[in-house]
Parts: sequence; C-alpha cells; structure tokens
Amino acid sequence: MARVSRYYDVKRDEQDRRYLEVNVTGFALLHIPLLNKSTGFSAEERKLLGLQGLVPPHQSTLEEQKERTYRRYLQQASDLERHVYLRSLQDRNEVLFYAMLEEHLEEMLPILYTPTVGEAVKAFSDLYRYPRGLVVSTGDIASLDESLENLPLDDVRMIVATDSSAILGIGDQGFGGMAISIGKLSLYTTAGGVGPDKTLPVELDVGTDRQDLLDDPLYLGVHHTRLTGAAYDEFLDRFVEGVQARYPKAIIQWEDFAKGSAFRVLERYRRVIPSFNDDIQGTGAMALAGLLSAARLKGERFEDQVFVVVGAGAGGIGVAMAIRQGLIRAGLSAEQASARVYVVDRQGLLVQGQVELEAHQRSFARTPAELFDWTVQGDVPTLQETIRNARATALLGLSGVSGLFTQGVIEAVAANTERPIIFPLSNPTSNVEALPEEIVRWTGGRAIIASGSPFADVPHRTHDGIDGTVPVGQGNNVFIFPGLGFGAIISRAREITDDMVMEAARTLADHTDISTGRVYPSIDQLREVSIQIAVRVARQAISEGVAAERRVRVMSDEQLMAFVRRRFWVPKYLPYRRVGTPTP
Ligand SMILES: O=C([O-])CC(=O)C(=O)O
Ligand SMILES: [Mg+2]
Repeated sequence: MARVSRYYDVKRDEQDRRYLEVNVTGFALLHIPLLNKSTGFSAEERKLLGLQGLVPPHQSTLEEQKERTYRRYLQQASDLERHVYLRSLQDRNEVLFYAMLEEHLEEMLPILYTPTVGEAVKAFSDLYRYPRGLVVSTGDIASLDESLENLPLDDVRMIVATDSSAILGIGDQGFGGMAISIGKLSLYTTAGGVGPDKTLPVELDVGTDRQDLLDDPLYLGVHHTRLTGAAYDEFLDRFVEGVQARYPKAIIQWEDFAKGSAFRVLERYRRVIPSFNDDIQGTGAMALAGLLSAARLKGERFEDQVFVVVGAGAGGIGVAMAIRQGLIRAGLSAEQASARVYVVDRQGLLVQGQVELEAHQRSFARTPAELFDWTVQGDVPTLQETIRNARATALLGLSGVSGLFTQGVIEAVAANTERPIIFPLSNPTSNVEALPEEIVRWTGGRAIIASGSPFADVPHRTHDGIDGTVPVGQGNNVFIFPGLGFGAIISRAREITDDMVMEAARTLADHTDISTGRVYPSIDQLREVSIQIAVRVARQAISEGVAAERRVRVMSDEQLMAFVRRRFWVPKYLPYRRVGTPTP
C-alpha cells in the first residue's frame, strides 16, 4: 500500500485499530488540516508532538468542537459568508469540517455546493486564502511533474478537474472553477466515503475568454485567452500523462467543460485513464433515474413517455443519451428509442440541415421527413411547437436559461398528459428554467417536479379544496457521482463503462421511495444511496472484466457490501504516533 502523505501514514496497531504515524510535529503539524485536531489533542499527544504552549489548556472533544463551530457558523451573515466559513474550517481542521458536515448535511449542502458554490466560483479571486489542490496553468505545464511532486499526497484516487469553460449554467469562469472541483470532492468524501487525503481538486488554467476577468488586475488566473485546438489537446495530454505517472490508481472526473470540448475530452481519455464526465454522464444517469421513478409514480411505462430535452450542451445531450439508453434497455429498438427523444436548442428543435450540428448532437437531429405532418410556423419547430406536435409528456431543462419554461410551454406539456413530468435542472438556482411554484400553478398541481438546485415543496390547494403540498425532488448529479466514483475506486476499474453509469442510474431509481411523491431520495439518504451505488457499480465492473482489484473480484454480494461499508471514510480523530517511536 502506498503511503498516504509525505507527512503521515495511516497504520494499524496490534489490535487492528487505525492510527496516524506522523513525521511532522509542533507548529507545522497544526497547520496541516488533516492532522490538526485544534483543541482536541490529548495531554500525551501534546507532549509527544511538541504542542505544549501552542494550544489552549482545555481539551475539547470532537462533539464540543462541533458545537462551538456550528454556533459560529449560524452567526455568519449570508450564504456566501457561511460558505467561506466552512471552507476555512476545511483548510484548518478537516476532520472537524467533515464531522460537522456529516451532522448537518442537508442544511450545509446548498452552502457548500449548488447554489452558493456558484457565487464562490465568481468571487474566487476575491476570496482566495489558502492553497488547496493542484493548479495546472499554461505558465507551468512544462514543469507539471515537479508540481505533482510538490503535492503532499502520495495515493490520490479521485480527481475532479475542470477547465472552467462552462461552470454550472454560468459559463466561463476562468480560474474560479477551482471552487467547483473543491466542492465536488468534499461531496465525494462526505457522501461517497472517499478519504479526503485520497482526493485532489484540479484547476486546468488554460486561460479565459472573459474580458472583465482579463482586465481585472486582481484576477488570479493566467491573463490570456483560452488555449484552443492542438495546444489545448497537448496541455490535456500532458496533464493526463503526469497524473498517470504520479497517481497510477487515480480516476478523473471531468467537470464543467464547454460542449465543444466536453465530449472530445471524454472520448479521448476514457480508455486511457479511468474517467467520466459528470455533466454528460452523471447528469444523464441522475435524470434517467428520476424519469424511471416519475413513470412509476404516474403508474405508466417509462417507454411510453415522450421526452423533450432543452439544451444541447454537455448536460442536455448527456441526458438525451441516457434516456435513449434507458429506452433501449426497456426493450425498444434504437430507432424506436430515438423517436421518443427530442432535443431543442436555442434555435429550436434540432433538425438535420437546418443548423450546423456538432458530432454529439447529430444523432438527435430529426429529418425533415419525420416532421412532415407537424404544424409549425417557421422553418424550425420552436419549443412549444415541438411539445405540441410530439405530444411530449416529459420536459427537461438543461439550458442554463432562467425563465425559459414559460406558462405557455408548461401548459403545452400539461395538455398532453394527466401528470406532466417537468424537470428544470439548470444550476444554480438563478438559472432555473421555471420555479416549482410556477409549475404547480400552471399545471394545477398535476406536475411531477424535480430541480437541479434545492427548492422547498410547494403548498397547493386542490380543486376540491384540500390543502397539501407538491413535493419537489432535487435532481442533482450528487446522487450519482460519489457512489459511481467510490465503486470505481473499490473495484479499481480500468475504465468507467457506459453500463457502470447505467447501473448507477438504476440503483438510484431502485432506492427512491416514490410513496413520498418525490422522484429523488432526500439528502439524508444520500450516503446510503451512494453506498448502494458503489456496490452495484463495482459488481458491474467485475462482470465486465474491468475490475483490477483481485480482492473484490472473488467477493459475494454480502462481502462486497460489507467491504464498501468498511472502506467508507468517517470523520473521527485517530491516535498519533511519531515515526520511529517504539509502539507502547
Ligand atoms: O454542480 C451541480 O450542481 C450539478 C452540475 O454538475 C452542474 O450543474 O454543472
Ligand atoms: Mg457540473
């Protein structure tokens, strides 16, 4: 087993209990977030590690520390301040950070992740305090191997890397995208059980095309426009090679790449290094799971629905591809499946010969012949015309355009079916295609709703005067990526196959209790769902012959489940020993 860090390693004592063997002491140790117990060091540890005089006399328990920090957290004035507070806690005392997050996950998820992380991305240069993760920039790509050597971690398994070209629905964010890589990885730890010292956030700083950022003297990224073409490919090739050399067991999650590069990067590397694109595949699997549950809730077959996906970027095409795969699994032929999925972009429905289509969009474009009996005004069917003519029963928004689902659009879907499925999935909250409250109003409470960012359930009075609420599920890829990544790590998958992603989607659907009227689990079930996904993803990797981990290949389902639960990292303070100290 590789050493975890240059500063410490995780070992087991004679009774098989874990402890940290450290080779750093005193003031320096207190400044390593994964080693710092703050006021939590025992008298013996203070002596052993040279901490006397550096920390207050009272030794706090982790419980007491949680209470102190949580009180302070509640005093922060805004969501962004709360985000900054949590991030600095993470950079100060990582075990305490995760212990707090574990206890208050539902409350803190919108602070650490969408929507507040969107604000943190935008303000990244203003908020910058402390280094975390790996910066790969055009200025130092030539010496990448040295950069990698400078990292204190020696056994990284999970990397989230973004080039920040399409952060959430808010576009090019230059260097600020680092906040997304950091945020996603804290979810890998708290929801997916991946130890924080096995994770590495990466910002691929290839420049930005945002003039306001380039003009800002305080902007922290490289001050030039984005690399493109061969130079961009070479940059990424170097990155992947460097990672493979330093961290041969690492998996890469590609995050928030603009549509022009998202598909290309995924296809270029997915067989070179185990990797997946969260916005294409994670979002696709998440949406498919919610749609399977929504069909069950309707009491209808999934394969009888007609789907309109709005947005032809990474998320939109990813969702359309996942739905098509789901329909084929349900028994439809490829043609029958394609016939049920319509993709609408800025110009309207994707139609062959009408607009310049990118490769990944092409298989979703309709032929003019398919539309011969449609009633439309212009050359290209609009969103509403598509919904009407196709008799769509499900509408999914991945456009990043707030307010795109107007009353007319929603009513058009509601005219086709008793229970319209409406998923405005764009993030953060400010980019949502329609507010759940509007959807409820415009459909008379008939819609099955899920949004990408969290929304409260909507109070609603039925036509017979009964007061109730319409539940709103949170359809976010956080229900997929932590379990998918953990399953791939556990099985040491050489590749993350499409069927592994599909298995993640099916597991999510299988673990959604639709009796609540919600098509996604609640956040308090996130950890358990991730564990279930990890097990089934690992099983799928084994059955496809891509699992390199021998130990898991011979495990029964029960053994695999027990193994995943045992490997799930939990925040607690471990005892310390110094390198070379004889065992007591
Ligand atoms: O980060 C999220 O909330 C989901 C996601 O990947 C995106 O919207 O790009
Ligand atoms: Mg994303």
